[in-house]
Amino acid sequence: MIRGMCQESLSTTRSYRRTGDVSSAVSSVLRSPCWRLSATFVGLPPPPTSGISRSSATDSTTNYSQSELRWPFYRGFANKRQERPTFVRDLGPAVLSNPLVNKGTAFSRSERERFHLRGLLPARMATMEEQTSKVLAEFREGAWDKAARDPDDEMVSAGLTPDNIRKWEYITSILSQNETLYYRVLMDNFSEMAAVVYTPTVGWACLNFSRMFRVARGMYFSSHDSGQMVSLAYNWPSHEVDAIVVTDGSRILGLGDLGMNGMGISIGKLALYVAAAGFHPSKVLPCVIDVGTNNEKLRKDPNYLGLDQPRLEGDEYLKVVDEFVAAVKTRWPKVMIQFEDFRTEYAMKLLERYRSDHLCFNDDIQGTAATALAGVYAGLAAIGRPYSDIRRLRLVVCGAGSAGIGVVQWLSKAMEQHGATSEEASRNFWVLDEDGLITASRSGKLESHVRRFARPVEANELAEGATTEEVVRSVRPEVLLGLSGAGRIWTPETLKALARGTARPLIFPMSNPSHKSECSAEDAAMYAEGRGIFASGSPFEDVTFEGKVIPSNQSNNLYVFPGLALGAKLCQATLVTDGMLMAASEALAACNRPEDLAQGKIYPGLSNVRSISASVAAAVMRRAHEEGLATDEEAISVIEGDRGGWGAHGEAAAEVHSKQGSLDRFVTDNMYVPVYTPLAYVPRGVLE
Ligand SMILES: NC(=O)C1=CN([C@@H]2O[C@H](COP(=O)(O)OP(=O)(O)OC[C@H]3O[C@@H](n4cnc5c(N)ncnc54)[C@H](O)[C@@H]3O)[C@@H](O)[C@H]2O)C=CC1
Ligand SMILES: CC(=O)C(=O)O
Ligand SMILES: [Mg+2]
Repeated sequence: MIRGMCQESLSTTRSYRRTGDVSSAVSSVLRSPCWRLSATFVGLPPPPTSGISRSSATDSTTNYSQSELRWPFYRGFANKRQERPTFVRDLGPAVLSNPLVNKGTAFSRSERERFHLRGLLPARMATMEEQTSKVLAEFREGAWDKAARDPDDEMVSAGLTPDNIRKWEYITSILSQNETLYYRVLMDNFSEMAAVVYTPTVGWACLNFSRMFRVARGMYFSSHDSGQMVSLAYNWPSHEVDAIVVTDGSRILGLGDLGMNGMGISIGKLALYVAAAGFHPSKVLPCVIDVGTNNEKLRKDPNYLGLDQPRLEGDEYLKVVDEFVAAVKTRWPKVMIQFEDFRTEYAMKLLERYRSDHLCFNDDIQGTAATALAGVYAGLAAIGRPYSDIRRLRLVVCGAGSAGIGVVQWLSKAMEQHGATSEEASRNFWVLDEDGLITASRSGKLESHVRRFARPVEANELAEGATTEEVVRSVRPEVLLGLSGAGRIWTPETLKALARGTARPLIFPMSNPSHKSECSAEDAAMYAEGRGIFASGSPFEDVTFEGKVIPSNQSNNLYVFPGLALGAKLCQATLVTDGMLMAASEALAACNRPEDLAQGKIYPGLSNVRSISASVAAAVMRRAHEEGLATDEEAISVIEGDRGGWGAHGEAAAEVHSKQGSLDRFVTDNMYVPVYTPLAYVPRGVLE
């Protein structure tokens, strides 16, 4: 009989999952004797069957009434009152957002299970005492404020201002209260606010994520959830999720292994999906896969909310990621997955594992590569050379991780498109890692994707391990790229040598956040005598050199991933292909106006970021259709009927609108706009 009752309750829960009718499902579960039984099983007394006031459907918690205090079980145990379960009707996020019942990270295992909270909170369960001491630290000492001024803090000591941190904290509190308002402000002030919600400040937010944890956002999968990830995915309240950004926290920006704290980057990237590309905020889902961390400092931090274990490796690790992918694809079959900040060892492996079966891409490899290529094309245009000259460029690249090698592979692909053979293209690169120039004589195993770019061992070649300065002096490259995460490794001598070798060098210190950049904008301007074209991963102010303003461009994948994902979603592409990424690069490069290029501006200004994402999205859709990968009927008919073409970026909105083709209009019409929609029907003539 008991089994029958439990099954009835289970089938009601399943029906909720199908219909989304929470209230009837929950009240049915609560009516079920099974609920009371389960309360007993976990050592809690059963709620009384009478004397409970359930006042209204909107009242999600109900304390027991006075009459119930006379219930024999509790006679004489009034001080034990708190041990009885509070009656909660809600499930999932509704429980977390109800301040009367929310316990945040202190929900127990059985509570997480029963109230569908698994996956909605970090793995580690805090005690109330731990939460209390965190609150008191903030109350008494202003712990965050102190952290924002702490000279031992890696980013603060490198110049991140307390003001940026204050802004991050404030705007994040708006996000928890009113998403429409948050996105309105962010979208309308994107170029000012991107440095706060995204790099560099988001790096600080990740470093301090556990310490600052207040309101749960997104989904937390951990290796302790193995075997149950599909059911966890069903704890997310929305039946429609268009895009997921997921990290395993193993290489957050250039800050290394931040474990579960990496969730901050998934949240930051998806804020850009909404603000920069018009994804609906209810249809994006930030995720973290917590498989432990090798960051001992974090593991020793009592505030850290991730798993206290070393990272899983090898097959054990891959099994967890496989299960995550299968779980989210089961729940949302059409979802696009963006892999973010996975360390190089697994980033490439995972991309190869999923890219031909799933709609996904790796932002650090592919998004970054597409962005760098757009910058190189625009850089060529800025110095009056055709794109096809890319095949003749000499490039020195510091960093042979997934980002660096992703960029090198992509630029060499572009060279091949412009007529170079694969071998000729490879010979245009000098790639360095922390041990200096990589040559074929490198002892130890070189991954095959790196080996392709190792310099041959020949009489006229530089020696294995040559320094950046030696390579730059000898090679006289036109382009110097940094994806090392190593900070200011380009010395004044290196930059001077670069400027001696070429008239208008392209200087791209792409590492993030700001203090990991290979050089500053000031150094680039000063030592390259104002002749360089500068583009960094994190934003720098423009620099004035000898009376001339040198623009500080930002070469960051934020220019590509929102539009790429939007295009793929709108046409319901089945995969993300190289063709689609190449279309994204070309569309981004084409967003620049000739007059801006002439001033050395090689990435379009971010104030009109949505038009950039729309251009990228439209190009991606066209290419997806050409490749037979678009499946959305409406999008296909729009693509086929399109007469093409955005106006150049930066034109007045009305002018751009009049030049829009039907595809561009389709893209913009499908973007979410953060405005208040009426929530109540008010007949005409009635006061609102
Ligand atoms: N601007 C953008 O859009 C993006 C920037 N990045 C940045 O790229 C950086 C690297 O990312 P991953 O490749 O994933 O990291 P990774 O840690 O796998 O690779 C770093 C590489 O740099 C090398 N390296 C370290 N010190 C060096 C030195 N002094 N000289 C030359 N090479 C050195 C390492 O040996 C390694 O090959 C990070 O700072 C990240 O923030 C990553 C993705 C996008
Ligand atoms: C921008 C970015 O994705 C990174 O630095 O990892
Ligand atoms: Mg990244």
